[in-house]
Amino acid sequence: MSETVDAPVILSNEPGSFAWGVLTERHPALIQRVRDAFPYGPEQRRALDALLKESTEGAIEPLRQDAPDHDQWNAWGRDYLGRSWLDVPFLWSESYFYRKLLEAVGYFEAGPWQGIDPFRPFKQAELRTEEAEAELAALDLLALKPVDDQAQALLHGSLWGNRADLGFRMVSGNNGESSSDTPLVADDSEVLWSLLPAGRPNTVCLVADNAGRELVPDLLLIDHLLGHQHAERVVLHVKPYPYYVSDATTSDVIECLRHLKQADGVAGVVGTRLWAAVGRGRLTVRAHAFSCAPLPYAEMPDDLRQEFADATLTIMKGDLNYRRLVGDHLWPATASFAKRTEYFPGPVAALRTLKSDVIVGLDKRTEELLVAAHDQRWRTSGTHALIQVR
Ligand SMILES: O=P(O)(O)OC[C@H]1O[C@](O)(CO)[C@@H](O)[C@@H]1O
Repeated sequence: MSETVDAPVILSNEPGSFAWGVLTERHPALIQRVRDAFPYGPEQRRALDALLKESTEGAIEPLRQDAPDHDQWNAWGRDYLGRSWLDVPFLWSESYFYRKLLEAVGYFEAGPWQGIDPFRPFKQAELRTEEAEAELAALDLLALKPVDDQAQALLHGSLWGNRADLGFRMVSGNNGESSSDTPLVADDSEVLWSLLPAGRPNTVCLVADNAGRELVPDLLLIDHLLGHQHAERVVLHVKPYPYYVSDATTSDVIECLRHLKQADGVAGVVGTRLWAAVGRGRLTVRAHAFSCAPLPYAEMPDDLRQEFADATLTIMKGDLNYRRLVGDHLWPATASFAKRTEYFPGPVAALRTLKSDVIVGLDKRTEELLVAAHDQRWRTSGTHALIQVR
């Protein structure tokens, strides 16, 4: 098969597949968890039960007629509404599930539950674990190391922070602990640093993924980029509304900044510095609607394309961004990352732990070793990670 010709789109209708497990096991478990985390009234509880039934046994139904994005989702779902959730592209169904979950809990509806993030309790708990505290305390020692070592440690902190993903951990039994001693399956970190020479007026777009234990190390990396003149300006892209369980929103950024600012030692200094950087416009938070679209980045709107084109480097964090960056298809693992991302309007880096079937850019030998050692589990277990740059 030629690498770019017709690699199958990932669906969820193959029992035992990763995507099938997400729809049939993770989503029901998530509905239950959200139901237990809030004192929802009968209306929300009924809606959550209905979503459970619809997404496991029924056909895909449109959003409520009065939903602000009803028409938008109807257009995106033109070919999918009325079909089984399992038979439509996995990227679309997973994204729509999160949108429908917000509908069930009244997130967009005028009323008492409007704007209440159903994932907030889980995100908050993340920030206050012993491991999270230890990670912050470790900054005091890191500050004594040579600057290059700091840079590489912070890059890896941000990369492995992606493992701390609540949706992923809920069913996989993965405890989110770092596997940072596992070699990366692809490591273009040298290229990444070469694209950000110090002292130039570089703009970095960092497209965030999860809040809490991923966003904190992302912010630490941003502070390093700003402080050591690798970037004059950083634009932090977050989701405009709660998504994929723990994805970061503007509220989560504020919460993490506050958390850092209140910490002892170097972490507190970094928090104060970042807070000031926001005030001076060196760090900007952006919540573009496309960030929650069920579409690959190849279909991004013109304004976003222009932003990425203007950036010196765009850093895409996490598994979902990776799927959207290279396309949610079963590519051969050796398909070219450069080719898959050639549409992207500027230099782009992916920092991702492997949590779904999509992967490109490996050399043959690496793939063979991974398959020999782990069968196909390396693709989805979150134990492996990559840094790829084009
Ligand atoms: O938080 P991340 O790294 O984007 O991971 C999201 C991944 O988790 C899953 O939602 C599974 O829980 C995948 O389908 C998805 O790609």
